[in-house]
Amino acid sequence: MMAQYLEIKEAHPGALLFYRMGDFYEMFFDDAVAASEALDIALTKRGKLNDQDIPMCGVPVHAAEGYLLTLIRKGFRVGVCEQLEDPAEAKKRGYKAVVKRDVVRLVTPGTLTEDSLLDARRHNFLAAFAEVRDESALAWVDISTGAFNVMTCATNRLSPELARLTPREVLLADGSEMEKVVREAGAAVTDLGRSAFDSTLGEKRLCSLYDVASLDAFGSFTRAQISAMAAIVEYLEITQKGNLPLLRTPVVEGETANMQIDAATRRSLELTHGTTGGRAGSLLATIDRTLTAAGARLLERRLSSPSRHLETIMVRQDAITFLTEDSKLRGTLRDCFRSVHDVDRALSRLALDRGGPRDVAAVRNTLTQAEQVAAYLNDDMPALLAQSAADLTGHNELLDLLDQALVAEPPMLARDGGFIAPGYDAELDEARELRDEGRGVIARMQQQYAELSGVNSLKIKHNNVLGYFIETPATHAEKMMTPPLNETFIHRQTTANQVRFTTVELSDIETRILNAGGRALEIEKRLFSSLRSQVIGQAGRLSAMARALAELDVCCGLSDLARAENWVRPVIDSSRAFELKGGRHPVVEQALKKDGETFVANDCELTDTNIWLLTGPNMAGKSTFLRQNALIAVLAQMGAWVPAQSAHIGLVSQIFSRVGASDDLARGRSTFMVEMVETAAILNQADDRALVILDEIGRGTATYDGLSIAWATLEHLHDVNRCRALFATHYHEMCQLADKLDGVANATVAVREWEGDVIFLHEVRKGTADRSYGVQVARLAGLPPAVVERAKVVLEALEKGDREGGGKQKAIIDDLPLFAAVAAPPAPQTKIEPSKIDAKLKDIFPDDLSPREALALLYELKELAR
Ligand SMILES: Nc1ncnc2c1ncn2[C@@H]1O[C@H](COP(=O)(O)OP(=O)(O)OP(=O)(O)O)[C@@H](O)[C@H]1O
Repeated sequence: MMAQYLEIKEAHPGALLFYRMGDFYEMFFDDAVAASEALDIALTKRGKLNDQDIPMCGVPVHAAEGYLLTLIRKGFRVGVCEQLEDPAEAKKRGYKAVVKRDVVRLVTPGTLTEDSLLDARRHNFLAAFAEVRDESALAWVDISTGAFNVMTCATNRLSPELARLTPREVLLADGSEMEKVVREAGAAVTDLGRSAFDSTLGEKRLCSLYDVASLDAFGSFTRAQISAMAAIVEYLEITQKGNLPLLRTPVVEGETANMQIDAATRRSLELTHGTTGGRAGSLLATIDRTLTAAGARLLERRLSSPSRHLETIMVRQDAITFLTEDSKLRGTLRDCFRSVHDVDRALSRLALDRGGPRDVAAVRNTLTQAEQVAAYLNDDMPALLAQSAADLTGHNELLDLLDQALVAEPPMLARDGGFIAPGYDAELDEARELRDEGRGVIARMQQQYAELSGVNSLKIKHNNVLGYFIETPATHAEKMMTPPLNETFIHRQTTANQVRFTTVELSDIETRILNAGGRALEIEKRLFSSLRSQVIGQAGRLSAMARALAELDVCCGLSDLARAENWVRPVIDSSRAFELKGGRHPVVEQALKKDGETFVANDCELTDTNIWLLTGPNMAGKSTFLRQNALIAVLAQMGAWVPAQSAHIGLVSQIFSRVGASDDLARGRSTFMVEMVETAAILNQADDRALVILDEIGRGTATYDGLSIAWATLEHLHDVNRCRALFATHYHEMCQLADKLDGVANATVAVREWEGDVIFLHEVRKGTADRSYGVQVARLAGLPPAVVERAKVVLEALEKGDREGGGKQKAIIDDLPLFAAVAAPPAPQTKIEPSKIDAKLKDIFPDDLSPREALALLYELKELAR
């Protein structure tokens, strides 16, 4: 057995081997050491090789999926080695013959198909990057749904495309220099021999896969694109051991089809992943009202790849508008979606021969829903809805067949039987009748035997060793084994408390029942295989149906959201407009709403001036404002409505965001270095249709260095990139640039001061901020009072030094009293001087509120706050 193990292991380098032994998958040698640590299971030993103990660990087959998932998540790949024959078969070849085994499948991060190992609402992409001479391409596939895409992708575009697609695994040709880029994108790297990427061989491989003479039928592909697609097919053949999944015909995605968003921007905007890496807190989580898994996946794709095609965007908008206006239709359709199954994944499992009757039932149930949905749609509706209706219908024949063939709730596995409906197959009905009749006969026999023996507690039971047997308590043993009863009852076994018998008659019946049951199961399995082929035969059209349902689900979800959250349809055109009235940050707004607070809406106008230079206190809402405008552009171009009173956006080609500081020590980059690398990327890449948001550039270094860098960056954006941009800064000196540069306007986020505290109004207005109120915010954050007081003194001195200039700053700072002298915190103010109150209240409240009313309001607010 060890010889067999070692041979199989050698044939699958780089994979842990799950070696099937009865009810366990065992691992040996280094695999056992690595797996026991990764899975936190006991490491034992089994036998010796060359006088050395063989380390071993194992997992039970019934729980293997969970362990597999842990191993895949930890970066392992696993070869699943099964027993290919019954041990009894092997024994026939001789006492020492080893059961035949081989790897039936290599499980890798990009090739999962099991529901339990996949997130239903996210795609699981396997990608391949190919370079042929001076061109390169990226292909990607989700084998759990069959979606297959390819695009030309320059090496410097690989990182942003991987950030968009987030594949779990990327195939590279041996020696490729892209390994680092792939690892940084968080995907597993798999090196394949260069022959897997050979485009000539690849073309043949693809033609034979799709059974066509030339790939021209699907579009025109470059050599690099063919090479990347072929590598994927080759890898699937290796990992699935020839059992290829259903792959839809490849779709070429244009390089300029989507808004370009790089990895850093995606992270900072938290489009599909929140700061913690999951969905929580992301824009996706906020807008996702889809009811089907396929709808959720489509929504994620849409949000990750906002379109740059006006027509595509408008078609989606039209459908959403229509559904927004017809809430009854929307509600009806959404009710149907609740019963829609994940047909794509069911089809894929069926094609890989990992599916069961429940997958066929998923197709049937979804077809039924699709018919219903189609009945509510018609040709007078917007194109996207009318087109969906066409894809949902025309499956009557298959639906009738499945309706007749399957019971309502079939079991997961064909081998469990009982899924074919009565009346569908005469032969099966007959076998079942015989089997069931046998069971009735057994019940009657039990009664007769009890009467015959006078043992009321006599039972006829069944187990795998004895088959059917008669059982009585041991106290009746003697009676049963003496005449006349021993003429009928033949003794089989005595246990501690029971005696077991059989009879000639019982053996006969048993054979009959077993034969009939076995035959019924065989017939069911045969029928399942025929149903499976018929379903797979229509996979293309079924995928189109699933796609149409997902599309409708996304449209209904976005309409529902638009209605509930008071969003509007943005006007999108090819102008350079960027005009938002009453824009809101969808994620922050929702979070505030949960706490019963209201989000303050703000306008943004970059049509006449290209750049807004935003100054304002800390915590005022600058970052929120910056982000909300970028998010609105993303939502608008994915075809959704947007959180604003009105929006007019000229197509945005790229979005860049440099918001918030993070270091990347693992890559040897300090916070400031990361900031500069990202700023460099923006200045080098942003075109005049880009939307750039930059938050506090330069804050990671000395004040004057930072100010100079921020200054020059803004000038570059204005003169060279000529893009639309929002630029937030605490360098108030930069506000002068608005006078010098035509395309720059100053804006600020308003706050009010109240007794030394700041009140955040979150209102963005034209103009400049006079100060940053950093010290007040620090106080709010709970800095020790001594530090706050000291900071105030230092700030005053610095400002005085600035004002008086001429090298006086140093002298002023030298004059500062020592920390200890000012550090004692002042006694807390218990009383406000009455004369000051009027003036302050006037400052905060509108003129038509009397001081008395205002004061009452304040007290009320204080109570509320308490
Ligand atoms: N328009 C708004 N309406 C209501 N609350 C808001 C609004 N904008 C921001 N806030 C709240 O204010 C908090 C601070 O906002 P934000 O981080 O955008 O401030 P900032 O000006 O960028 O601060 P800093 O300069 O310190 O980074 C947010 O967490 C949010 O809860």
